[in-house]
Amino acid sequence: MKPELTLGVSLKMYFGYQQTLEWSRQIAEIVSHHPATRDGNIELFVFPSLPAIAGTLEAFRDTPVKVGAQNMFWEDTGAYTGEVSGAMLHEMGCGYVEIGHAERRRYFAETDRQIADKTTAALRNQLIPVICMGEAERCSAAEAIEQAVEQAHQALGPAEKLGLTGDAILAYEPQWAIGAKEPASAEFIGEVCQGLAERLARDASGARRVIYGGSAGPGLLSQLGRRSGGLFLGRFSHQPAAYKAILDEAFTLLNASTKGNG
Ligand SMILES: O=C[C@H](O)COP(=O)(O)O
Repeated sequence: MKPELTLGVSLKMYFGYQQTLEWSRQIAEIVSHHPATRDGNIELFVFPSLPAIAGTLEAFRDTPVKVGAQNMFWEDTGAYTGEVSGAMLHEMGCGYVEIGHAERRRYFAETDRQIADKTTAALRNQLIPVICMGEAERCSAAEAIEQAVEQAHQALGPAEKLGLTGDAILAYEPQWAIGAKEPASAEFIGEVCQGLAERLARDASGARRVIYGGSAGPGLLSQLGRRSGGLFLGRFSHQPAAYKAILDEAFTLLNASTKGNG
């Protein structure tokens, strides 16, 4: 059964090693006692820096929080100095991996082809790819949907041709909203996330969870309601109290929809 709501966090390169472990322990404590996680219909994942993955896996053991990497290589083994394979991430216990973040495109010149190859490698290694996409400049919601649909097809197309149709999450992150003071408006996010999910459900990519990232923090989920599949959090999850506030909103949202369905 697919989760109803997804909350992911990328710590990017903000935290040190001990800081990452301390944050993870605090979040594990919050999550373990939070009613939002009781029924298992919320999906939670965290992407720390690579050297902290083992410790983060340990911190979240016995919690519903899954751990993954912020990047991976497209081959499974070989002479690729400095890279990490999906095979090793899977072997360690990772369940997810982030692919194609805008910062990787900008600073490391990642291309659509490389992102597609990484997506294929993630699926080949039983990892759920969290594929990042989004327009560089502000545009209309319709244009943003078109660009994101194209990026989704570019990323997932080669894997689908190989029959790798495993689970995948699309993180819609307009580049102009990443690292900004505030997220895109809830109206805009809602329109793009819904539009993207509907378009992908109609074509070969199948139904995909579409979550929003870009200066997301407390308050946004309540504004969005069910128009997005959840959030991909960055800076505004660094304070454990903020993470808890977002989980509180998730609980309210999940509860409201349960009542609505009942
Ligand atoms: O990976 C997360 C997104 O890029 C958002 O980061 P941010 O909320 O710090 O802008």
